[in-house]
Amino acid sequence: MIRLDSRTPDFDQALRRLTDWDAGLDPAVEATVRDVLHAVREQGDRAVLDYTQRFDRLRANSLAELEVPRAKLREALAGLAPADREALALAAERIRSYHERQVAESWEYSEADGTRLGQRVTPLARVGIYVPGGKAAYPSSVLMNAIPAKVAGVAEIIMVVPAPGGELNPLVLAAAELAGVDRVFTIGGAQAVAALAYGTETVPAVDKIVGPGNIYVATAKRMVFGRVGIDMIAGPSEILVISDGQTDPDWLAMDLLSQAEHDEQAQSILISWDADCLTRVAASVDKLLPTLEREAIARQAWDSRAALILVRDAAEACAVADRIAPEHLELSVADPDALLPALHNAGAVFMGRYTAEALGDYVAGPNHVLPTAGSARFSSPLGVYDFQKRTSIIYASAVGADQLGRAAKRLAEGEGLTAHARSAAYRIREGQ
Ligand SMILES: NC(=O)c1ccc[n+]([C@@H]2O[C@H](COP(=O)([O-])OP(=O)(O)OC[C@H]3O[C@@H](n4cnc5c(N)ncnc54)[C@H](O)[C@@H]3O)[C@@H](O)[C@H]2O)c1
Ligand SMILES: N[C@H](CO)Cc1c[nH]c[nH+]1
Ligand SMILES: [Zn+2]
Repeated sequence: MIRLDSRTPDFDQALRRLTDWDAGLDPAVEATVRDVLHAVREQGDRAVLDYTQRFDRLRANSLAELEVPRAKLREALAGLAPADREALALAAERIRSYHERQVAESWEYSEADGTRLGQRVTPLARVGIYVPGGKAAYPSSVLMNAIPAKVAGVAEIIMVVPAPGGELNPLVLAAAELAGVDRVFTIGGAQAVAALAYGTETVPAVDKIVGPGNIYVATAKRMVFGRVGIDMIAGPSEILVISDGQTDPDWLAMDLLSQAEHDEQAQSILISWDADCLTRVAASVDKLLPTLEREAIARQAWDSRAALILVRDAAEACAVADRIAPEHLELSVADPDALLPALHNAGAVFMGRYTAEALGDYVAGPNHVLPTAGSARFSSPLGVYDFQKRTSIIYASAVGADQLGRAAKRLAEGEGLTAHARSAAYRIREGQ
C-alpha cells in the first residue's frame, strides 16, 4: 500500500504511475496468450485440452467431455437449497428488470419526397460469455452476462467457465440454467477465449465474447478483437472510495478488501481530505485482513496495489478519482449527489454510506461487468446494447433519387470516382 498526499511536489508523478494503464499489458502475459491463441487456432480441440490440463489441472480425452450436459444444469437448479435459489432468483429478477430498460428499438422516418431512412436494431446471433472461475466461482457473473443477452434476444449463448481440478460450484450451473444459457463448457483462460473466437471441432465460433476475467482473459479478449467483437476490458477488479471521514472505518476497510480479495492484481484506493480517516481505515484493514478466507490474495493485492490518498477537499478528491477512472467508485459522504456532477469516469458509482459496492456485485440490478484499467474513460457497463447491433436502412424514392443523386454525382466527381458519379446519375430523371 502506498500513501500519497496531493500537497507534495511529486504527487502528480505518483498519480501518473497509478494511472499508467498500459502497465496492465504485461509482456510476459502477452507472450503466453499469443502462444495459446496461435495453438488453439492451429490445433483446435487438442490445444484447448492440453492447456486445460496444464493451467486448470483438468484432464479429458475429448472436448465433448468438458461440455456440461443439459440434464446436469437442470439438476443443479433443482438441487439448490431454498435460500440459495431465492437469492439467485431475486438477483436474476432485479438484473432482468434493470436491463429491460436498456432495450433499443428500431426507428425510421420519412421525408416529403417519399425517401425513408432508418436504423434497424437486431440481436447478435451467437455470443460467448466468459464466467471467471480460477480463484473463485462466480454464479453472479453468469447472471450478469447471460441475462442482458437474453433480454436482447440473442439466439444462442455459449458459456465457458474454468473448473480447476474438475471442481465447479453447482451455483454456477444453476445460474446458467436459470438465465437460459444454451451450452456450457468447463474451459477457461486464454484457451477458452481462443476457442470461442476461432471455433474448434467442438466449440462453435461466436460473434462476440463478453465477460470479465483475470489478466490472461482480458489480454486474450484484447487480442482476438476484430475477429470477434468484445464488450470491453473487464480485468482485475478495482474500487475507489471517496470518504468524508464520517463512515465507520471498518465499513470502508471491508469495502476496499471486498475487491482486493478477487485477485492479487485487484486495486483498492481510498481518497479523503481527513488524514485521520486514512489512518483509521489502514488500521482497520490490518485488523480485518486475517479474518478473510482469501487472506493471502487480499493481502498481496493490498500490499502491492492499494493506495491511500490525502487531498485538500472534496473537489480535489473528485478530480483525482476522475483521473484514475475506477471500475467501482463509492461516494461515502453525507451528500453524494453534490459530488456526482464533478465525476465522469467510473464504471459504476455507489452513492452514500449505505451503498456497499458488494450490493452492486450481486443484487442491485445494474451490471457488475464493468470497465477496468482506466477504460471507464471510454467504456460502459455490460448491457443489452452489447448484444444488439444497428444496421442503417436507406430507401430512396424516385424523386429522392433524383434530388440526392445530383449532389452525390457532384461529390463523386469531386473525388474523381466516375463509377460512383454515373451510378447516381443513372437515377437522375433528365441529364443522365
Ligand atoms: N471487471 C469486472 O467486471 C470483473 C467482474 C468479476 C470478476 N472480475 C475479475 O475476474 C478475475 C477472475 O480471475 P480468476 O483467476 O479467478 O479466474 P479467470 O477465470 O479469469 O482465470 C482463470 C484462468 O486463467 C488462466 N491462467 C491462470 N494462470 C495462468 C498462467 N500462469 N498462464 C496462463 N494462463 C493462466 C487459466 O487458464 C485459468 O483457467 C479477477 O481478476 C476478478 O477481479 C472482474
Ligand atoms: N466485483 C466484481 C467485479 O469487479 C464482481 C463480483 C462477482 N462476485 C463478486 N464480485
Ligand atoms: Zn466483487
